[in-house]
Amino acid sequence: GHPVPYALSPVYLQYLEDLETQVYQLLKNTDSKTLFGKDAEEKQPFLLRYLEDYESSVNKSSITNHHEKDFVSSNPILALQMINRFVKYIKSDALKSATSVLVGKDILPTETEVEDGMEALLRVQYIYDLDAHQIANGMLDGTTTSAKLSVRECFELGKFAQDSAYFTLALQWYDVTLQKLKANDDSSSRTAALGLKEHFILNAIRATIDEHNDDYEENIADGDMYSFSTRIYNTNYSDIAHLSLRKRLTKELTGKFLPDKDPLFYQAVEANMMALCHGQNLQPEKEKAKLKCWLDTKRHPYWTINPLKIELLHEQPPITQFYDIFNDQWSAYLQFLSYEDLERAPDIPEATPRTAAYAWFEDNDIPYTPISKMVEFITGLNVVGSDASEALQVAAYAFGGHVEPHFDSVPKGPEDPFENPRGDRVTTFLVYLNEVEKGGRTAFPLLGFYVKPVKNSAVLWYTNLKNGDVDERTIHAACPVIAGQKWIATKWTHIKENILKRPCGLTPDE
Ligand SMILES: O=C(O)CCC(=O)C(=O)O
Ligand SMILES: [Fe+2]
Repeated sequence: GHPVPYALSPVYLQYLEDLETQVYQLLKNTDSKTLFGKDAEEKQPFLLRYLEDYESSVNKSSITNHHEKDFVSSNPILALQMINRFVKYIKSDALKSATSVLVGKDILPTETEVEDGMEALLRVQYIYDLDAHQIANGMLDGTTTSAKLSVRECFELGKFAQDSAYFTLALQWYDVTLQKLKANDDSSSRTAALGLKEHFILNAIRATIDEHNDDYEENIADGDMYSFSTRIYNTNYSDIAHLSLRKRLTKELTGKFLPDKDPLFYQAVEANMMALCHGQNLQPEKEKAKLKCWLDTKRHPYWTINPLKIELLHEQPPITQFYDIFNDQWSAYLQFLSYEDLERAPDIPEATPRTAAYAWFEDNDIPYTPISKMVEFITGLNVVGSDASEALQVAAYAFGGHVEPHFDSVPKGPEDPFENPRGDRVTTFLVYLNEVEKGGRTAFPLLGFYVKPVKNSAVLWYTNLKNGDVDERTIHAACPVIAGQKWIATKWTHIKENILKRPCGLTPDE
């Protein structure tokens, strides 16, 4: 079997990476008469271009201190270039007759995957405030890789950003394009052949500025993260880089309980999320002083030999992380089971925007895993069985994979579309199944802290208040993955079977 195609599914990217290794070997080691018959001469230049592109992207690249063997799919630049090669070369009319022995066409990436990939790279750039010049030279938030973006690739990112109204990013990418053109460091004459002339880029810059200012005038900028803080008056591209971005509110709003209708709520959530994703802690000192770590047997024989290692991450509402509660075999088993099932989240208008691939497992599908029992031990709630909890959700994130800020419970309303016979969610128990190379924290913007994705640890919180309302303080987000992949498994317990049990505390003193 093979994984479901989705650019931001790590198993799909790995699949493509392995497949391309075979394609490359075939194309490199077979003579072109055998590959193309009488069309050999005509197709030869295109073939050579592919081989050259592959070699310059893959063979010369390596992440410093890289641990994972599958490094193309771990590096956003290399992964994006790989997807592009599939669309532009491997699937092309010129090469497909030669590659079709290896490649089933229904699983190959399309323009959608290219766009998802560009979107993901731009998200990483925006959230982590990365400099386009640095990205173009393979720098990923402090880690140097030998991946490089060509002039054309920089231009395409600029164009895509412009088309998506990501003005701040578009201008950065056009600026990189211009500088690369001037430095002429894309040695080949291909740049000229593509018609990438300076005046062409300058026109694109002017158009982007006009579009930005139109949006700005219409106040679209107010709610738009990708706008500058002022109208852009100067059309000289070299000055644009110094414009300040839209003002961000941080810190002052941490810990304040804002009603969700207040526009400040969203601004605070977004600004704090970005700070937390960067690794800042925004908790006031007096809150931090309440935090602690301890060992707990839960007065249960299971934990007596090997007590739970617990860390209180936030006191009120209580949010705790449990270390070493699962093992590598269990994580590997879940990842293995998910391989063919992982699918892009359905695009539902009222759902939180996210870029992850999901698979679901009922207790019966995973009879050997202790997850539901474990959550019962820890919370004292009823978890086993489909009346008490949802199927276990496995989520896999590739580069740029994220979930925007949201609540895990659904606000009650008379015509609640999510009306669920199990009742609303009452706890979230989220297990980290791997070590994320870079990025991928779980941020709680209003509580001012993030959870580190430590392999085999889990984080637990109540999703709503005892009166049944959503606990808005628990708004949280999955920070984009910068490099590598992120795997989690989540068990959501529901309220109906637990109405009487809810009071069981999570506090360290129980
Ligand atoms: O991946 C994470 O860190 C959080 C995911 C999440 O909040 C969710 O899927 O509901
Ligand atoms: Fe969530």
